[in-house]
Amino acid sequence: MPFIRMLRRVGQSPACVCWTSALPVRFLGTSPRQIPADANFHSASFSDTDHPRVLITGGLGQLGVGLANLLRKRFGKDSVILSDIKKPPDHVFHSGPFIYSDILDYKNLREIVVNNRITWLFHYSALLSAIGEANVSLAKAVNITGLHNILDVAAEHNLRLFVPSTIGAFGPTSPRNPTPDLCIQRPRTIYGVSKVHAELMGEYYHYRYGLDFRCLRYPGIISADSQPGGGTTDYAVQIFHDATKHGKFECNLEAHTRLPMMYIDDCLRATLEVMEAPAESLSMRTYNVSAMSFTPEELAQEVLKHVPEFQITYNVDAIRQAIADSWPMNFDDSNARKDWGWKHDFDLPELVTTMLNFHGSETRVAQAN
Ligand SMILES: NC(=O)C1=CN([C@@H]2O[C@H](COP(=O)(O)OP(=O)(O)OC[C@H]3O[C@@H](n4cnc5c(N)ncnc54)[C@H](O)[C@@H]3O)[C@@H](O)[C@H]2O)C=CC1
Ligand SMILES: CC(=O)[C@H](N)C(=O)O
Repeated sequence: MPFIRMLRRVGQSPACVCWTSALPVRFLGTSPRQIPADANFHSASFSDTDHPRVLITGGLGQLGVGLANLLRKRFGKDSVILSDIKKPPDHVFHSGPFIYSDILDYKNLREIVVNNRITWLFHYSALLSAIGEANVSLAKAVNITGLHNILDVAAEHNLRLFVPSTIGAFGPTSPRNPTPDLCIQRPRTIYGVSKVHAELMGEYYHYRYGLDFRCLRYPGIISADSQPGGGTTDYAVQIFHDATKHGKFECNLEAHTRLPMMYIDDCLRATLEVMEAPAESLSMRTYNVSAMSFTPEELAQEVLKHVPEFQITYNVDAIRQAIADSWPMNFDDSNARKDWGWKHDFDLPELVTTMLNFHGSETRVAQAN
C-alpha cells in the first residue's frame, strides 16, 4: 500500500510524525510530481547512511571539487558523481566520475538519479549574491526553479538531500550581532530571497513528504585551490592571491565591514557531519554554522604578520557594500554545536597561515619553472 510506506517514511523524524500522520490519506498517496510512492523502489532497499551513492550538482564551483574529494575518501571514488554544466578541467575529470547535469532539465536529473541509484544529493548549483544581482532572471531560474526540480527528484526517489543556505539569507532587519537560527529573514538580494525559499521549501517537503532535507547556512567560505563564484565575501579569498603575488590588495568592501567566514575544510566537514548525524539528533533542519568573524582591516593585519611589505587599499563596490551591510556580523551557531556536535578547527590565525603557505608555495613553484 503506497500510503502506508509513505507514512512510515514520514515518521522517520519525531519532529514530523504528528503533523503528517494527521493528514488525510489522499494527501499522502502521491509524491510532488504525481509519481506513485511505489516508484521509490530505486533506493528503498539500500543502506543510505553506510554506503551512500552521491550526486553533487554545481560541482565545478568553489566548493564542489573539495566536497567530492572528501566524500570519495570516505565512501570510495566511484560512489561520488560530480556534475555541472561546465567542462571539467583535466585533473577533475580524471579524479573520479563526472557527468553533465543541468538542474533546469528535470528528466536529465531523474535519469542520472535512477541510472546511478543515487541515495544522497548535495545541491551546490547556484548564482551567488553579487552575480545574482547582475542577472536576476538567471538567478531566479537556477536558484528557484532549479531547486524545485531538485526537491521533486529527491522526494520521488527518497534521497537524503543537502542544500546549502548562507548568511545572505538574512537582511537588514535581522539581528546582526549575533544572528540566531530563528529570527526575521527579509534579505534584499535575489540570492538571499532564493535561499530563504530553499530553506522553507526543504522544510515543507520534510514535513509534507518525509524528505530527509538537511541545510546549513554557510558563512563566506575561504579556499586556497578554487576560485569564488561571484559573491560579496570573495575579497577574503582574493586577498591571499594578491598578497603572495603582488604584496598588495585592493579591497572592494570598506575596512570595517565585519562578516562571518569559514575555512573550506571546516565547511566541508560540517556538511558531511550534518549529513551523517542521526535524524533524531536534529532538532531543526536548517542550522547556522560559524567559525570566525573579521573585517578586511583585521584580515590585512593578520596577513601583515607574514608579509611585512603587504599593503591594502580600498576601492569600494557600492552593490557589494550594501549587501554586506545587510548581512550578519556574527553568526550564532549554538544549536549546531549542541545538536550534532559542530566544532570548527580554523580561527583567523590558522586560516591566514594555511592560505599563505598554499599560495606562497605555489608562487615559489611558478618562479622556479
Ligand atoms: N562559496 C561561499 O562562500 C558560499 C557558498 N554557499 C552555497 O554553496 C553552494 C556552492 O557554492 P560555490 O561552489 O561557492 O558556488 P559557485 O558559484 O562557485 O558554483 C556554482 C556552480 O553552479 C553551476 N551551475 C550554474 N547553473 C547551473 C545549472 N543550470 N545546472 C547545474 N549547475 C549549474 C555553475 O556552473 C557553478 O559551477 C551554493 O549553493 C552557494 O549558495 C553558501 C554560502 C557561502
Ligand atoms: C556568503 C555567500 O553566500 C557567498 N560567498 C556570497 O558572498 O554571495
